[in-house]
Amino acid sequence: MVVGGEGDEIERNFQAKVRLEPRNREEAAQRISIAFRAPQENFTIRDFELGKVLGVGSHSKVVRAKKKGSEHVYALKIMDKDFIIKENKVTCVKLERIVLDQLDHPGIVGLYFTFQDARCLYMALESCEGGELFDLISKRGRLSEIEARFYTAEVVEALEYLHGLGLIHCDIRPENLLLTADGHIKIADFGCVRPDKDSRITVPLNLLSENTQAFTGRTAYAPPEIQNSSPASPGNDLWALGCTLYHMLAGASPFKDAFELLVFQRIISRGINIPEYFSDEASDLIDKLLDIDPSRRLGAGPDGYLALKLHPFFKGIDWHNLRQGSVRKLAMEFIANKNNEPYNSTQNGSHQQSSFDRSSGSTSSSETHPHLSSLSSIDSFDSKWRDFLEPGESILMTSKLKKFRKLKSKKVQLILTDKPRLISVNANKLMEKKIVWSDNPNSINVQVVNSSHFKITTPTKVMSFEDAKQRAWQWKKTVEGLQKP
Ligand SMILES: Nc1ncnc2c1ncn2[C@@H]1O[C@H](COP(=O)(O)OP(=O)(O)OP(=O)(O)O)[C@@H](O)[C@H]1O
Repeated sequence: MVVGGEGDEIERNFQAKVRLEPRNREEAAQRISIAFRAPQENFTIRDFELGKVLGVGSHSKVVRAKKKGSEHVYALKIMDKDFIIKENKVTCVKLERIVLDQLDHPGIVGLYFTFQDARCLYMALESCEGGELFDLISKRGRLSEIEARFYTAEVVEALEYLHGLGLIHCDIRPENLLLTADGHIKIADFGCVRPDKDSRITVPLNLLSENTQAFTGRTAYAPPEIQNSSPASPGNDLWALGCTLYHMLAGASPFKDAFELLVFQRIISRGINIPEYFSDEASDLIDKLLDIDPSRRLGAGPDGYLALKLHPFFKGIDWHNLRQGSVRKLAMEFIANKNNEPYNSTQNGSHQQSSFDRSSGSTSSSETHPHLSSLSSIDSFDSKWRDFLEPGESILMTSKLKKFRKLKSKKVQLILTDKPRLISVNANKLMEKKIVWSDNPNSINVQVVNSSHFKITTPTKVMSFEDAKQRAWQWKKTVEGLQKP
């Protein structure tokens, strides 16, 4: 844990920003009614044995963590306070905490408790051991219609619950749909959530007024109405559900183009290609979910979710026993493969613990970039890439990317470390190429073409990458964050 000087300052700064101070009587009255179910504990990170990194978001790292002295395993979402303040994410973090605390549905990731130290906020979430639906689709190319039907039905059921409470998720996409160990889907990442005006969920009024923006999810899943800044509505999630179903069946989102602006133009003009192998039922459901008019999307009309659940695509789905039903065999195989990766070995655990020590005491190079240091210190990324690191070096960010050269592309693993070093590893041959680092943005810089595409320019070459997880801006920010002013 960070103590003294810098740590105290971060803490004070954060407390000032996160205080849920009532601004008037109405807010004060409402505040009294917000008593957290998931308690704020006095734990420290040392109370946990840390396992593998389950995922990395734009402002968090999620790590498998076992509470010492118990058998309880959590997905610990770790957020660097300073980074959250800098990135203006305080409202998102507070909303996610407050909203998740009030939800209770098997299709939604549960929150057990939270705690904090001088540098980080921690949310102990129900651990979804099967990983992202996105990775399952990527690994398999695309899903069968039987699988897509099952997963879509589970998302429909969870959305019905959310919309019934007057909540709009606003970021439904395959990266935020997680698989449990037994292959069921849970919706995660409530950082973009919007309560509608009649919501039964209690949210402090000051948070709502700070959070006036409509849909804020990723462009590829954004509904056309966001161009009119329409307030969030259940139709937003139903549009994203249509895109997600398409993604499962085709292996890619329906609206793809080289530039964000062009993606959005496609969305507005509804420029979708439905592959021939989609069944009539799937094509029809996608068509009805991707209606330009949000109120006409299936599920948003007067018959609500009944109309959606009765669509012929869902023929054979037993809505009452969905979560008791058997899980697709291939998904189970995928999960079994994932679980073969070492994610809780003693070596891993002790290594990470000492990494935390390092981030709090010594002067590793990431210490000069405090917003990155505490997150980077958890470096149990896929052990395969550790072979490319020098002793004591930690991975700050890594993605599986397509690297373009002329008209060809190849798969590479791009790794950014806290040295800092940028390494591109040929994913098939496992051969590395170093990209010469410079603290001078004129010598090395990242240009974002759109959320999926970015270029790294060095004095001798320009390298073009595609990140299917749309982390182009994250790459740019992380590289720039490491370049000394
Ligand atoms: N409960 C969980 N169990 C397993 N993995 C999880 C869990 N929650 C999150 N993850 C993994 O961590 C990743 C990041 O989490 P999350 O999306 O909540 O972070 P974030 O910082 O809010 O990101 P962003 O808004 O950029 O998506 C997820 O995409 C997923 O891979």
